[in-house]
Amino acid sequence: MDVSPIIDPLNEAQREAVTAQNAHLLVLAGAGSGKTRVLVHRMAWLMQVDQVPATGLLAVTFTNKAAREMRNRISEMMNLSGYGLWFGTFHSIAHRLLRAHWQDAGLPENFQVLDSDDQLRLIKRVMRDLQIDETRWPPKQVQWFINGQKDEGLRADHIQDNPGDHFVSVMLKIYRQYEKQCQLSGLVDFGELLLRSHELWLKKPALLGHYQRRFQHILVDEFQDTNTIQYAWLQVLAGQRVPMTIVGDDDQSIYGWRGARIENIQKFQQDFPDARLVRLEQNYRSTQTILKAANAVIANNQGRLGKELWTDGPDGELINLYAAFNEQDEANYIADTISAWVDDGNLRSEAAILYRSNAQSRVLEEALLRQGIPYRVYGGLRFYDRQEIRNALGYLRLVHYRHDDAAFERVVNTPPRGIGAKSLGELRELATGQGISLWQAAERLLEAGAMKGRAKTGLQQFIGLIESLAADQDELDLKQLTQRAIEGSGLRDHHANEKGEKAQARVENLEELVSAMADFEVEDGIDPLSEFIAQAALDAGESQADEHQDSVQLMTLHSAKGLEFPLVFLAGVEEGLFPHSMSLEEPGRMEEERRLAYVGITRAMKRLVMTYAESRRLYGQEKFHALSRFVREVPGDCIQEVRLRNTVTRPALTQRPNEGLFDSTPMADAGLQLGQRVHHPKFGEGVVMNCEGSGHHTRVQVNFDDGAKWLVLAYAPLEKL
Ligand SMILES: Nc1ncnc2c1ncn2[C@@H]1O[C@H](COP(=O)(O)OP(=O)(O)OP(=O)(O)O)[C@@H](O)[C@H]1O
Ligand SMILES: [Mg+2]
Repeated sequence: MDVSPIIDPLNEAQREAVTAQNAHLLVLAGAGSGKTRVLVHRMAWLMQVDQVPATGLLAVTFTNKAAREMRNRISEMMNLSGYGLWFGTFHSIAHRLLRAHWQDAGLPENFQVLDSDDQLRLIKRVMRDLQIDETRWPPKQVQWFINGQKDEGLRADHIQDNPGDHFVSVMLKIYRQYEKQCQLSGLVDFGELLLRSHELWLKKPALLGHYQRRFQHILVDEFQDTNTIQYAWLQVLAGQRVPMTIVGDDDQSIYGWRGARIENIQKFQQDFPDARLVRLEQNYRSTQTILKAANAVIANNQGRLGKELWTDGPDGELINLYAAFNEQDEANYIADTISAWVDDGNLRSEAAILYRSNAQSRVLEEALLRQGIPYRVYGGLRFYDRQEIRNALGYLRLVHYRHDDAAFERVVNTPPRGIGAKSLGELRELATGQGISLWQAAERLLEAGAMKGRAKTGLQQFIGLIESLAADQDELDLKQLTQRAIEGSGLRDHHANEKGEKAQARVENLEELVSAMADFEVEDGIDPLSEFIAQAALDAGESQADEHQDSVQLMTLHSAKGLEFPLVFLAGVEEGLFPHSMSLEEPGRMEEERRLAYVGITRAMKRLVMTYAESRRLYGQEKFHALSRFVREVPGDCIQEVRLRNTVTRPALTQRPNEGLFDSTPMADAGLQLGQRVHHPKFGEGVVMNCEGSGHHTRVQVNFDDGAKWLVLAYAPLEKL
C-alpha cells in the first residue's frame, strides 16, 4: 500500500493532523496554511489506511463550489467516482436526509425547498391573512426574525410570548402562522432543513443510531462559521461514537451577522475535551509582503485565539494602492490592470475582484464589458435567482408538485393570462379558509363555476398546461420537458417581447437553463426533476453558466472565503464602505469587518491591488469617503501608492472609443485635467473630479472643502493652482 501521494505533499504538522488516530481532532490555523488540504488528505488517509469505505465519510463544507472542488480532488487522488461520498454544505446534507426520511420527519414526500425570495412572498401572504400592516412591520424584518430564531434552533412554540414586548408578540404571531402554512403546503426553508433534521435525530434514536454506525468519521471545514443549530446537529450526530475532524480559523469568522458563532470553537473543546489540537503556522499561499499586511491588520482585533503565520516564500511585489477620482476611474484602472496582466501571459481566471457590497459590481462589470474582458459574478444576481429562470422553474415545480403555492403564485399569471389580483385574492381566501392549496382552490372554483370571463379561461388553460406537461413527463427527458414548459407557457415570448436589452439576456438565460438540464445527471433511482429543482434552490448563487470560459472572477468578500487567486483586487477600501457604515458604531461588528479584511488580503497569492475612490456614486448618492482604516493598518513599507493623475482615462460619461486623452476638449482648452487643483472665488480650493457634456455645455465636477459641485466650465471662474 503506497501512502506517499497522501503524505508526501504535507509538512510535519499537516502530517500529524492527517494521520492522527481515531480521536476528535481540531485543526486551528490561519489562512492559507493548508487546512482544506489537510481535510482532503485526511479523507484519503482514512479510506486507504483505515479502510473506511467512501460511504463511511461525512464531509461538510461551506459552499457547494468548495464541495465540488474537494470532491474532484479526492476522486483524483483515490481514483474514485466521487459518488457515495456524503459531501456538501450543511443545507445540502440536511436536505438529503429529509428526502430519504420524509415520513419520519413529518413531511410530505414531495416537500419543496423554499429559497429566500419565495420565503419572503410567503411571509407577505401570511401577513395579509393576519391583516398585519406591512408598512409598520417590514416583511424583510420578519424574515430576519424567523431565520434568526431557526438558526438558534427555536420554533415559535419555544419562544416565550411577552405581552409587554409588542415587537416579539407580533413576530411570534407571524412566525406561528408561517410555520403552519409551510407545514400545510409542504414547504421547507433553509433554516428549517437544519432544524428539522436536528429534530429528526432526537425523535428517532434508531435512525440516529443507523447513521452513527454508518459514518465512521465526520469532517468539517470552515468550522468558525457554524451557527448554533449546525453545531447542535453535529454534536448529536457525533454523540459518543463518531470521531470528528474540525478545521477552522477564528480570524476568518465573517458570518456573525447571519447567526454564526465563533464561540463554537471553544465550545467544541469543552464538549470534546479529548480532542487533539493541531496548529499549522506555515502559509503556502501568499508572498511575505501580503502575509505581513494580513498579520498586521488582524493584530488590531482583541480576544483572538492567537496565531502568527509565516512563509518561506519570496517577498514578492509591494501591494499597490490606487486612489481613483471616482468609481468609474476605479473600475477603468482595474480593467486596465487586468488587460496588462493578460498581455503578460496570465489567465483572466487568475484575477479576482473582491468588493464589500454587491452594488459595487455593476460599475466594475461595465468597465470590463467596455474592454471586452469576460468575467463571471459569483453571488449577487445569481443565475437561479434571475426572474426568468425562477419563472421557468415555477412551472417545473408545479409539474412536480401541484400544491407548491409559492410556485403557483409566481407563474399563474406570468405571462399574463387574465388572472388578476381579484381572482388571485379569491383563490387565496378559499385556500386559507379551507386549509387547501391554491391549486386545489383553483380546481374547486372552476368546478363550482364560480370563475367568469378571462380569469376562467386563463385558469383553465393554466391548469391544462401543467397537467399535460405532467402527463408527458415520462416520455420526455428533463431537457425536453423544460423546453416544452418554456415554449408552451408562452414564457419565452413573454420575455422576448420585454423592452430593452434585458429581453435578449433573458431569452439567453432561458436557453442556458435548457442546456443546464441537458448536462444534469443523477444517480439511478433518483427522480431527476425533483433533484434538479432542489439543486437549483440550494445552489442559487454559486454556479454560473459560462463555467469553462477563461474569465475574471467577481465576488463579494464574503463569498471569497476559502478561495485563492494569483491577482486580487480589493475595490472600494473606504471608510463607510469597507468597513461598512453599519459597523462603524459597534466594536463587535468592526472586528468582524476586520476579519473580512483579513480574509480579503489572504486570498491573494502573488499580487494584491487595493483601490479607493475619492468620490463615489452608490445607491444613487454621491459620497466622499476617507481611506479605509484597514489600509492604514497595513505597514507603510508593504504599500506602494499608484497615482496616475496625468494619464488616467476620463470617466465613462465622456469617453468615446479611441479618443485621445485630453487633447482638444473644452476642459483641455481651459487648461484643466482631472485631478487638477483649482481655486474658485466663492467656494475656495478644490480638485477637479469629473467632466461631462461637450462644447458650451461642458460641466466639471469639483470637490471643494464643503462638498462637490458641478460647474459649467464656460462660466465658472476657475483658476488653476
Ligand atoms: N505542505 C504544502 N506544500 C505545498 N503547498 C501547500 C501545502 N499545504 C498547502 N499548500 C497549498 O497552499 C494553499 C493554501 O492551502 P489551503 O487552501 O488548504 O489553506 P487553508 O488553510 O484551507 O486556507 P483558508 O483559511 O483560506 O481556507 C493551497 O494552494 C494549497 O495547495
Ligand atoms: Mg480552506
